[in-house]
Amino acid sequence: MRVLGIEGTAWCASAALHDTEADSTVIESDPYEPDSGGIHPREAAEHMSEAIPEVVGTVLDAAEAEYGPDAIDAVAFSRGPGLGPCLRTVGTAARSLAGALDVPLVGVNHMVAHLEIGRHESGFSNPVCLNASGANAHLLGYHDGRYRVLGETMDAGVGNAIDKFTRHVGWNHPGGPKVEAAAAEVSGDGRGPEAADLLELPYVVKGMDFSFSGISSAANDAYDDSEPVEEICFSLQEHVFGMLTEVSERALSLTGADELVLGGGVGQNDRLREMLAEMCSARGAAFHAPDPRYLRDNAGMIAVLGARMAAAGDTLEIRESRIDPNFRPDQVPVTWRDDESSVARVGNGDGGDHDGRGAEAVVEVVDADDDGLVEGIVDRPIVRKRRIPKEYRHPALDRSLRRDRTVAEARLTNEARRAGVPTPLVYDIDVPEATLTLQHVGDRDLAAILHGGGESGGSDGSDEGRSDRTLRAVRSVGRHLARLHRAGFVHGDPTTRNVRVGSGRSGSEGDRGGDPAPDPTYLIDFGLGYHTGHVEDHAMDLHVFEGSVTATATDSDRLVDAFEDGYREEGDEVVLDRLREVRRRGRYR
Ligand SMILES: C[C@@H](O)[C@H](NC(=O)OP(=O)(O)OC[C@H]1O[C@@H](n2cnc3c(N)ncnc32)[C@H](O)[C@@H]1O)C(=O)O
Ligand SMILES: [Fe+2]
Repeated sequence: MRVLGIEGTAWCASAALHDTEADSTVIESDPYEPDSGGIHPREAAEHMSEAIPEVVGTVLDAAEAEYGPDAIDAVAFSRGPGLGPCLRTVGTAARSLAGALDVPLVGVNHMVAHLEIGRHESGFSNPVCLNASGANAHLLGYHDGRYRVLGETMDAGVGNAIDKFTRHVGWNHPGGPKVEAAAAEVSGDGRGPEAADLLELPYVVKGMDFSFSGISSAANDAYDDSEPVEEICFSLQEHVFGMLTEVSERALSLTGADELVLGGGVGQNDRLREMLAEMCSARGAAFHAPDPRYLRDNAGMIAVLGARMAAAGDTLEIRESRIDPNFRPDQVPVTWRDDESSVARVGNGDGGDHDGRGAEAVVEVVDADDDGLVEGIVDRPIVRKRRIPKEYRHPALDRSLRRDRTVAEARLTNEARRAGVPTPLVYDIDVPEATLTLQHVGDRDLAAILHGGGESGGSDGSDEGRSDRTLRAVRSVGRHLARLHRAGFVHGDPTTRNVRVGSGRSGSEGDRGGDPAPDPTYLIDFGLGYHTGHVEDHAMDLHVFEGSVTATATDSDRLVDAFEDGYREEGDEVVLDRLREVRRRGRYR
């Protein structure tokens, strides 16, 4: 099959021909380059109306010269997300071409195309995908017929966050390559990125979500304070890409996936690719970054996904082919994959058992008798948790993150217990080694139960009994978070991996906080927690938990309802209202 693809969501007018038999793709692009500053929507739209017919004409003429009048079997176009006026030009061109050639029309989601091109090139079956593009930044994984958003920016896209700084400095679009070149002047002197000085900038991750608004403003302020621009660029990259790499690792850990693909224009940055490659190799995961011509906006990725969709019969009638400037990747029914598969792996080793390697720490279960420290005081296994250095991160940033999180975890774990939330006891803290010695609680984590593995204990083995117990466990997590919030702090990373579940058998260890539920649930890993009274921060805690459930569990609606019911029992309804607002917020700006 030969598919003509058309792209033009914001700055790049592009057409491509993808031939599935030869697996070859020809791309013709004409970028819009503003004389100064960022993308001006009106100028971008004018560029599209001139450049789209030209690039399409070039590709079509070449195709017909080679294959004759029946060269094209389908026309695929970027339906969104993007700038409305640009998308309309693309949509009109695609509709009229499909009509004139009398071939099917395929409407492609630009963000799904950014990730599918990496999957296509790498041959990975079920990767986590990091989309690092101009107007977006998110982690996606396939589950139950859709690409689920595992984590995403809470405000600006990653490219836009960088471009906001370059506009302030007076550099024109695209800013990313200019920041990369300036940063290389600091790090590219043979000492490597690790050796250069780092300016302290905001580093904001919440579970697998993250925020860039603070860092763009802080970089602008540093420039106004006459800090050298090369140093700001270097520090901006270290922080922003460090955040993206950290959340990617957390997504691999949560799902148990061992493949990562990169997508989007910012993926052309060598430092980002280096960090992701290093992180993946340290955890034994495979990493693929597509060729740069497929990372930046291009019609090749639209044609490649368009061909898969066309082959699956996923085509559009003209009357239903509207563009959608806010088209989210998780709205797309995925028709071109076998939907049995999932990014969430069952029985992935560190799920059912506490022993193993999480996203940021190595956790070891030790027999208390073998440990000089607590011998004679506790007779149950204890947990030794060490936040290991991350080679991909700048050493100064790495040290402060490991230290701060270790201290926060010890403190908030105790505060949570005082607020009536079951947590492990903290036996010891070694700050220089970023190591905690903790009580061992529960026999598996909630993720393992939701993924379908590791359910054991209890007398009722029927499916109904199992799901009731799971719903009760999820509901109790809602109550726990409400108690934390009433006590004035957030967990910061309440994913299903950070909830331990006990067997409910008599004699099971731990403080049940007065909760008579048969399966006690414990919150662990408070390293990303902090004190806050803001409704928005409380709502984000709920959003993180729900994200980890919907991305990996089947029948997630019932679980989410149970969780919110639990929160309602002890928490503030205002937080639940804000949660709905957080969910609704569009990311394209
Ligand atoms: C909706 C669609 O219009 C949008 N596309 C988009 O923003 O273009 P894309 O090609 O995926 O990414 C462009 C961004 O990629 C950045 N960029 C390009 N080369 C870079 C580099 N070497 N380092 C860092 N950023 C880079 C640019 O500064 C710009 O912000 C999107 O995918 O979000
Ligand atoms: Fe893009």
